[in-house]
Amino acid sequence: MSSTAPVNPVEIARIALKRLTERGLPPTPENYAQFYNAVLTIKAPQDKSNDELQLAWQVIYQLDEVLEGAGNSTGGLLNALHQGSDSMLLSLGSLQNAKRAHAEQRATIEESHTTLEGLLDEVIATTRSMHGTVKSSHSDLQTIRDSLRHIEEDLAFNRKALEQDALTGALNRQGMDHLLSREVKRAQRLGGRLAVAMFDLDEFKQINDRFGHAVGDQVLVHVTSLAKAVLRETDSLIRYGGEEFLIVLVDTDVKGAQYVIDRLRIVAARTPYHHGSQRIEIHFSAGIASLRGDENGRALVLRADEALYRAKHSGRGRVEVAD
Ligand SMILES: Nc1nc2c(ncn2[C@@H]2O[C@H](COP(=O)(O)OP(=O)(O)OP(=O)(O)O)[C@@H](O)[C@H]2O)c(=O)[nH]1
Repeated sequence: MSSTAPVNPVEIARIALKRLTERGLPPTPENYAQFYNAVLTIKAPQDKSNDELQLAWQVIYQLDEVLEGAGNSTGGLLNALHQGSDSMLLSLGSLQNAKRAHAEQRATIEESHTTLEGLLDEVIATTRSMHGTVKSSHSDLQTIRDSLRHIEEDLAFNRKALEQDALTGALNRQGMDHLLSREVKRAQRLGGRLAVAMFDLDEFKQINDRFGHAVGDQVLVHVTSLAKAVLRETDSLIRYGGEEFLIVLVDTDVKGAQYVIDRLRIVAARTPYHHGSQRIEIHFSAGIASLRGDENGRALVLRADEALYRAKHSGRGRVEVAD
């Protein structure tokens, strides 16, 4: 894996834009994201995790600051409203006394008038002060809401990066756990189908030995784009291990998973990786399993892994279905 690749986000963005321009593609958010990730994923994993840890800490510090601001602002608002309502209550009490004094003719018209005028001034002043506090708190809260929205975007970006394999951009094991727990729950709750297909490149070691590790890496990236090309948008690709991948197929049974694997085999046979003038053929073995009513994601993956093991040991280039 290349460790000389850029790690600075600005540098990555610059290269991604340059590549888009070179290919004559419009810089739409989708195109940009795809190229940004492509550049990002040629980083060495150790660089990536350090960078991402730093990013994650930055977001946590931002969140801390915004929460402190929100605490101060809402505290101030509550205080002001509390004081305002106490003062309003006092004015109301005085108003009632004045009304009673007037009704019982204990106060002259002039006295009642003066008292009422004073009380009105107090109520106006309190209302004005409360209005000022609410207005300034409103703008504080708006700023806080904007900051929270940015943090939310940063968190989504961070989580995506943390769940992605550095080399291929496919999901990593952490991403797999998250995805499977969600999809298994959904399938079991709605009575839907869920299938997984695990595939492992055959004789991959020979590719590394013959062409070098860097070319082996590029073959893995190539396989990832082939797999993504045959998947539906709702399906997911996970880099499970070195040259081992897992496909998670929602709303799909064993037959559907078999179809996907067959298509991948056809596409891979038609699209070998080219290293200079040399063709590197891609072959793989696969194991398929579909979700049982009572099992969790890990058990499902384990059954696919066992089926893959059987496919490997019964001659490679085959697909086996879990019992
Ligand atoms: N280039 C590269 N090679 C890797 C990576 N991860 C694992 N490998 C290599 O993948 C090879 C796997 O070798 P084996 O487990 O013997 O598998 P294989 O050669 O594909 O043989 P079978 O699976 O039995 O068909 C090893 O040479 C690992 O070094 C990676 O990220 N990049």
